[in-house]
Amino acid sequence: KLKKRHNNAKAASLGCLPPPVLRSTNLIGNSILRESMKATKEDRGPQYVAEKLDSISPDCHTVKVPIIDYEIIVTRDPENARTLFTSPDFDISHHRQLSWMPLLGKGIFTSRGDIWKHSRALLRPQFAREMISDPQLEEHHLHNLWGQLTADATTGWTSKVDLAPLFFRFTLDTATEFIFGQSANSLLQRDGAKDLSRHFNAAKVWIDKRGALAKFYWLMNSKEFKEHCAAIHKFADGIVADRLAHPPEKSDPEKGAASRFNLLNELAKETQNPQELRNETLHVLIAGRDTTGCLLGWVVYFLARHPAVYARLRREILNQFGDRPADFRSLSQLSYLQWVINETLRVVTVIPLNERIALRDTVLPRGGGPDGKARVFVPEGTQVLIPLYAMQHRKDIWGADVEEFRPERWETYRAGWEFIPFGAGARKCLGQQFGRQEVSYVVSRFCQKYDRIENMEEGDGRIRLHHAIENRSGTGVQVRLHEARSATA
Ligand code: HEM
Repeated sequence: KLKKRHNNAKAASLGCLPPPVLRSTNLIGNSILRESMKATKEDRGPQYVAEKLDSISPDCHTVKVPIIDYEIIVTRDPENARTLFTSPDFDISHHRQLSWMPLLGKGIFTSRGDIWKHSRALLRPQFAREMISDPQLEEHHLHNLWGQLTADATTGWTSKVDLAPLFFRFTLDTATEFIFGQSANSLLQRDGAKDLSRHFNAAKVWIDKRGALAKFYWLMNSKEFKEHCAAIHKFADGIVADRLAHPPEKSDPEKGAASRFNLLNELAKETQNPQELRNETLHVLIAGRDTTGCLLGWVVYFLARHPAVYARLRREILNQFGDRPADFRSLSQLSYLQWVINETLRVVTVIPLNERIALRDTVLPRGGGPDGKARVFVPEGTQVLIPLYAMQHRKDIWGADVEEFRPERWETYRAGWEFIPFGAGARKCLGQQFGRQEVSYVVSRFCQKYDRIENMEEGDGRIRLHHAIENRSGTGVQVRLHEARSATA
């Protein structure tokens, strides 16, 4: 009670007004938490948050949500997002740290303050290098993927295929090669590699549930979760130990991978601590693999549903590159391809929810009072959720056609803080360029190889946003592909 009085007085002295409150309807005060978990289970978690805010008013963008004995703030206001990602008063919450810790240990994703700075300084230079731009790496694994898609010799059509799991295997293979210098080669279906994928998927389900329960994260612990984490650690520890025992200059030059850039080699020049090497490499693997695989899947998901978009994209790619593999720089300058990627990121939000916590008593610039224009007081320790999906589906910002997939909107749209799919500020995604390059390259190669992608999904056609930290398609990416024989060798 004393704390409440103190907060009210401080809020008033700072010119703050309270935002609307979204209250649970049951006695314990957890009905909203339960509803949101149910919506997540039904693959409509991000939409639920947008609908809940709309239920107060379409003009309401910031709310306070009491849950049992604590309160969070939820905001889809770009001005608040700017403050959350740039003010030193906010950083990632301990909920995120504690949820991830058993799998990842201390590293860039789970740390704050000086430990985070150290990790960021270690990793950041690696992502600035030209060396990460290696189409050879993509091409090799792309051929493994295509090896699974045989087309009928007379009709040119492949059979119906779900590309989603193939794309996740593809990005596991490219990411492990980029990070460790040796690929999991899961597309070649070695048993061990298949296991790694399985352990990752299962461990993330546990982490996600721990994150959703916030301060009650510890309820989600089990022998099974620990076993998945142990299997992943074993994989990374084996490679790290091998690398420390055989530094690159002493390794066999005949082994091609040893001479190519890989993150572990570079990090091992800075630190020989096996624990640190395991943690940082696993952090990058987790941050980069599923996000990119998921984005790739969604891009093809929309291309299959929008033949005119695919036809235009294909025309532009063939005009510029013919059937030659494109270079990354040219792809990043191909406007229509980048619009398609932006529009995909906008409509489905690969990372649908970000968060921060107030490190001290502070304020958000908007959301308070009857018109939502006043500042909002945020007491120290309050978690603030930023539902990117809800922000990217605001009609007042994006227009009446906000629900439509329309890459052409990017011709004139200049996005600001309402479009931050890779985060922003000091903790902005390190792999944005890498992820976009990988997706651009694979999509361009698909355009060269296939002249049609047909949507083969049955059912009601509803977009199902399946939450696995990132937002993957709950119905997969079910298509068939038609080979363009004349355009490709
Ligand atoms: C489509 C692909 C991707 C999306 C949508 C994405 C999204 C994000 C977002 C939203 C954040 C910020 C989290 C926060 O604000 O707390 C982030 C951070 C990060 N991302 Fe990505 N990412 C993608 C691909 C990648 C790739 C390919 C890599 C590495 C190879 C990567 C490495 C990282 C790292 C290391 C961080 C942590 C930065 C820090 O906390 O300082 N990401 N990413």
